[in-house]
Amino acid sequence: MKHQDPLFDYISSARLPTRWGQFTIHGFVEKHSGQEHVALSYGQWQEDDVVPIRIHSECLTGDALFSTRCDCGAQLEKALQNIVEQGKGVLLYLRQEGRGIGLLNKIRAYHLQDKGMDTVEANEHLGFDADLRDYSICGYMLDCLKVSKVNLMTNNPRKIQALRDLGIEVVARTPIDHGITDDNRIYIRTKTQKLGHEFDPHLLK
Ligand SMILES: Nc1nc2c(ncn2[C@@H]2O[C@H](COP(=O)(O)OP(=O)(O)OP(=O)(O)O)[C@@H](O)[C@H]2O)c(=O)[nH]1
Repeated sequence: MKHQDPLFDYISSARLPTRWGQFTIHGFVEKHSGQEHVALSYGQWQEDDVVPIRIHSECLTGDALFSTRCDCGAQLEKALQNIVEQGKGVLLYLRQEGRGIGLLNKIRAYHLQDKGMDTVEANEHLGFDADLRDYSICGYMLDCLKVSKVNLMTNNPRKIQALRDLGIEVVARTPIDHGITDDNRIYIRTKTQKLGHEFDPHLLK
Protein backbone atom coordinates (compact mmCIF):
# COMPACT_ATOMS: atom_id res chain seq x y z
CA MET A 1 0.00 0.00 0.00
CA LYS A 2 2.84 2.43 0.84
CA HIS A 3 3.66 4.70 -2.13
CA GLN A 4 6.35 7.35 -2.04
CA ASP A 5 5.00 10.79 -2.91
CA PRO A 6 6.37 14.26 -2.15
CA LEU A 7 2.93 15.60 -1.17
CA PHE A 8 0.92 12.77 0.39
CA ASP A 9 1.37 9.85 2.77
CA TYR A 10 -0.59 6.70 3.47
CA ILE A 11 -0.75 6.02 7.23
CA SER A 12 -2.68 2.84 8.10
CA SER A 13 -5.78 0.72 7.47
CA ALA A 14 -8.32 -1.01 9.71
CA ARG A 15 -11.61 -2.88 9.67
CA LEU A 16 -14.68 -0.63 9.69
CA PRO A 17 -17.99 -2.45 10.17
CA THR A 18 -20.96 -0.21 9.26
CA ARG A 19 -24.75 -0.38 9.04
CA TRP A 20 -24.37 -1.47 5.40
CA GLY A 21 -21.48 -3.91 5.61
CA GLN A 22 -17.84 -4.29 6.54
CA PHE A 23 -15.55 -1.71 4.94
CA THR A 24 -11.84 -1.10 5.43
CA ILE A 25 -10.84 2.43 6.43
CA HIS A 26 -7.53 3.84 5.13
CA GLY A 27 -5.90 6.97 6.56
CA PHE A 28 -4.00 9.53 4.47
CA VAL A 29 -2.34 12.86 5.18
CA GLU A 30 -1.29 15.90 3.16
CA LYS A 31 2.34 16.41 4.14
CA HIS A 32 2.49 20.21 3.84
CA SER A 33 -0.68 21.01 5.84
CA GLY A 34 -1.13 17.94 8.02
CA GLN A 35 -4.72 17.72 6.75
CA GLU A 36 -6.09 14.20 7.29
CA HIS A 37 -8.41 12.33 4.90
CA VAL A 38 -9.84 8.81 4.78
CA ALA A 39 -10.96 6.29 2.19
CA LEU A 40 -13.41 3.44 2.78
CA SER A 41 -13.04 0.40 0.55
CA TYR A 42 -15.35 -2.57 0.14
CA GLY A 43 -14.85 -5.84 -1.75
CA GLN A 44 -12.10 -6.72 -4.19
CA TRP A 45 -11.12 -5.89 -7.79
CA GLN A 46 -8.49 -6.45 -10.43
CA GLU A 47 -6.33 -3.49 -11.51
CA ASP A 48 -8.27 -3.09 -14.77
CA ASP A 49 -11.81 -3.26 -13.29
CA VAL A 50 -14.17 -0.28 -13.31
CA VAL A 51 -14.74 0.43 -9.61
CA PRO A 52 -17.77 2.37 -8.29
CA ILE A 53 -16.50 5.33 -6.29
CA ARG A 54 -17.78 8.42 -4.52
CA ILE A 55 -15.74 11.50 -3.65
CA HIS A 56 -17.50 12.97 -0.64
CA SER A 57 -16.61 16.37 0.82
CA GLU A 58 -16.86 16.67 4.59
CA CYS A 59 -20.10 18.17 5.86
CA LEU A 60 -20.25 17.88 9.64
CA THR A 61 -23.76 19.30 9.77
CA GLY A 62 -25.16 16.95 7.11
CA ASP A 63 -23.03 13.83 7.61
CA ALA A 64 -22.97 13.71 11.43
CA LEU A 65 -25.64 16.11 12.75
CA PHE A 66 -28.55 15.05 10.51
CA SER A 67 -29.04 18.48 8.86
CA THR A 68 -31.43 18.54 5.92
CA ARG A 69 -30.24 22.01 4.90
CA CYS A 70 -28.10 20.20 2.31
CA ASP A 71 -28.24 16.78 0.65
CA CYS A 72 -24.84 15.62 1.98
CA GLY A 73 -25.94 13.14 4.67
CA ALA A 74 -28.42 11.38 2.38
CA GLN A 75 -25.82 11.18 -0.42
CA LEU A 76 -23.24 9.68 1.95
CA GLU A 77 -25.64 6.97 3.10
CA LYS A 78 -26.76 6.22 -0.46
CA ALA A 79 -23.16 5.97 -1.67
CA LEU A 80 -22.23 3.41 1.01
CA GLN A 81 -25.40 1.45 0.27
CA ASN A 82 -24.68 1.51 -3.52
CA ILE A 83 -21.13 0.26 -2.97
CA VAL A 84 -22.28 -2.68 -0.85
CA GLU A 85 -25.07 -3.54 -3.33
CA GLN A 86 -22.53 -3.59 -6.18
CA GLY A 87 -20.17 -5.80 -4.16
CA LYS A 88 -17.21 -3.43 -4.41
CA GLY A 89 -16.28 0.21 -4.32
CA VAL A 90 -14.49 3.10 -2.66
CA LEU A 91 -15.62 6.20 -0.81
CA LEU A 92 -13.00 8.97 -0.66
CA TYR A 93 -13.97 11.13 2.32
CA LEU A 94 -12.15 14.44 1.91
CA ARG A 95 -11.92 16.83 4.87
CA GLN A 96 -12.85 19.90 2.79
CA GLU A 97 -15.68 21.14 4.99
CA GLY A 98 -17.92 23.82 3.51
CA ARG A 99 -16.54 23.40 -0.05
CA GLY A 100 -13.14 24.21 1.43
CA ILE A 101 -13.93 27.26 3.62
CA GLY A 102 -14.08 25.30 6.89
CA LEU A 103 -16.81 24.64 9.44
CA LEU A 104 -16.98 28.02 11.15
CA ASN A 105 -16.96 29.92 7.88
CA LYS A 106 -19.74 27.63 6.66
CA ILE A 107 -21.79 28.63 9.70
CA ARG A 108 -21.08 32.29 8.82
CA ALA A 109 -22.25 31.53 5.28
CA TYR A 110 -25.40 29.82 6.60
CA HIS A 111 -26.12 32.95 8.67
CA LEU A 112 -25.93 35.07 5.53
CA GLN A 113 -28.18 32.57 3.73
CA ASP A 114 -30.70 32.85 6.58
CA LYS A 115 -30.75 36.59 5.75
CA GLY A 116 -31.48 35.93 2.04
CA MET A 117 -28.20 35.34 0.19
CA ASP A 118 -27.73 32.16 -1.82
CA THR A 119 -24.86 29.72 -1.17
CA VAL A 120 -22.56 31.31 -3.77
CA GLU A 121 -23.30 34.93 -2.77
CA ALA A 122 -22.65 34.06 0.87
CA ASN A 123 -19.21 32.57 0.12
CA GLU A 124 -18.29 35.57 -2.00
CA HIS A 125 -19.56 38.04 0.62
CA LEU A 126 -17.13 36.39 3.08
CA GLY A 127 -14.26 36.85 0.60
CA PHE A 128 -14.06 33.26 -0.67
CA ASP A 129 -14.56 31.73 -4.10
CA ALA A 130 -17.76 29.72 -4.46
CA ASP A 131 -15.81 26.44 -4.40
CA LEU A 132 -12.28 26.14 -2.98
CA ARG A 133 -11.95 22.38 -3.08
CA ASP A 134 -8.73 20.68 -4.16
CA TYR A 135 -9.02 17.06 -5.31
CA SER A 136 -5.34 16.35 -5.92
CA ILE A 137 -5.03 13.75 -3.13
CA CYS A 138 -7.67 11.58 -4.89
CA GLY A 139 -5.12 10.41 -7.47
CA TYR A 140 -2.75 9.24 -4.72
CA MET A 141 -5.53 7.55 -2.72
CA LEU A 142 -6.86 5.69 -5.76
CA ASP A 143 -3.34 4.71 -6.76
CA CYS A 144 -2.74 3.24 -3.29
CA LEU A 145 -6.02 1.30 -3.60
CA LYS A 146 -5.09 0.11 -7.12
CA VAL A 147 -8.06 1.79 -8.79
CA SER A 148 -7.51 3.34 -12.23
CA LYS A 149 -10.98 3.16 -13.85
CA VAL A 150 -14.07 4.40 -12.07
CA ASN A 151 -17.82 4.78 -12.21
CA LEU A 152 -18.18 8.06 -10.29
CA MET A 153 -21.28 8.74 -8.18
CA THR A 154 -21.81 12.48 -8.52
CA ASN A 155 -23.86 15.30 -10.00
CA ASN A 156 -20.81 17.57 -10.08
CA PRO A 157 -18.96 17.80 -13.43
CA ARG A 158 -15.96 19.45 -11.70
CA LYS A 159 -15.22 16.19 -9.90
CA ILE A 160 -15.19 14.28 -13.20
CA GLN A 161 -12.77 16.80 -14.69
CA ALA A 162 -10.58 16.76 -11.56
CA LEU A 163 -10.21 12.96 -11.74
CA ARG A 164 -9.46 13.06 -15.48
CA ASP A 165 -6.80 15.72 -14.86
CA LEU A 166 -5.22 13.28 -12.37
CA GLY A 167 -5.09 10.52 -14.98
CA ILE A 168 -8.02 8.48 -13.62
CA GLU A 169 -10.31 7.04 -16.31
CA VAL A 170 -13.91 8.07 -15.54
CA VAL A 171 -15.74 5.40 -17.52
CA ALA A 172 -19.22 6.31 -16.27
CA ARG A 173 -21.10 8.66 -13.96
CA THR A 174 -23.94 7.56 -11.69
CA PRO A 175 -26.23 10.42 -10.59
CA ILE A 176 -26.70 10.67 -6.82
CA ASP A 177 -29.77 12.81 -6.30
CA HIS A 178 -30.94 11.67 -2.91
CA GLY A 179 -31.94 13.84 0.01
CA ILE A 180 -33.83 16.65 -1.77
CA THR A 181 -36.22 18.16 0.76
CA ASP A 182 -38.22 21.37 1.20
CA ASP A 183 -35.29 22.56 3.37
CA ASN A 184 -32.70 22.35 0.59
CA ARG A 185 -34.52 22.63 -2.76
CA ILE A 186 -33.47 26.26 -3.28
CA TYR A 187 -29.87 25.44 -2.29
CA ILE A 188 -29.76 22.61 -4.84
CA ARG A 189 -31.35 24.80 -7.51
CA THR A 190 -28.58 27.35 -6.90
CA LYS A 191 -25.97 24.61 -7.29
CA THR A 192 -27.40 23.67 -10.69
CA GLN A 193 -27.66 27.29 -11.84
CA LYS A 194 -24.37 28.66 -10.51
CA LEU A 195 -22.04 25.69 -9.87
CA GLY A 196 -22.96 23.45 -12.81
CA HIS A 197 -24.39 20.48 -10.88
CA GLU A 198 -26.58 18.19 -12.95
CA PHE A 199 -29.94 17.30 -11.43
CA ASP A 200 -33.14 16.00 -13.00
CA PRO A 201 -35.18 19.26 -13.22
CA HIS A 202 -38.34 17.41 -12.18
CA LEU A 203 -36.78 16.70 -8.77
CA LEU A 204 -36.26 20.42 -8.14
CA LYS A 205 -39.82 21.63 -8.81
N1 LIG B 1 -19.75 27.05 1.73
C1 LIG B 1 -20.80 26.24 1.80
N2 LIG B 1 -20.59 24.91 1.79
C2 LIG B 1 -21.68 24.12 1.84
C3 LIG B 1 -23.00 24.61 1.94
N3 LIG B 1 -23.84 23.54 2.00
C4 LIG B 1 -23.06 22.43 1.93
N4 LIG B 1 -21.76 22.77 1.83
C5 LIG B 1 -20.58 21.94 1.67
O1 LIG B 1 -20.57 21.49 0.33
C6 LIG B 1 -19.84 20.28 0.24
C7 LIG B 1 -20.69 19.29 -0.56
O2 LIG B 1 -20.89 19.85 -1.82
P1 LIG B 1 -22.10 19.54 -2.78
O3 LIG B 1 -22.17 20.69 -3.71
O4 LIG B 1 -23.32 19.15 -2.00
O5 LIG B 1 -21.77 18.28 -3.52
P2 LIG B 1 -20.60 18.04 -4.46
O6 LIG B 1 -19.67 17.33 -3.56
O7 LIG B 1 -20.08 19.27 -5.13
O8 LIG B 1 -21.23 17.20 -5.63
P3 LIG B 1 -21.94 15.80 -5.62
O9 LIG B 1 -20.87 14.79 -5.86
O10 LIG B 1 -22.90 15.85 -6.73
O11 LIG B 1 -22.61 15.61 -4.28
C8 LIG B 1 -19.54 19.84 1.66
O12 LIG B 1 -18.19 20.20 1.95
C9 LIG B 1 -20.49 20.70 2.49
O13 LIG B 1 -19.99 20.99 3.78
C10 LIG B 1 -23.18 26.02 1.96
O14 LIG B 1 -24.29 26.54 1.99
N5 LIG B 1 -22.06 26.79 1.89
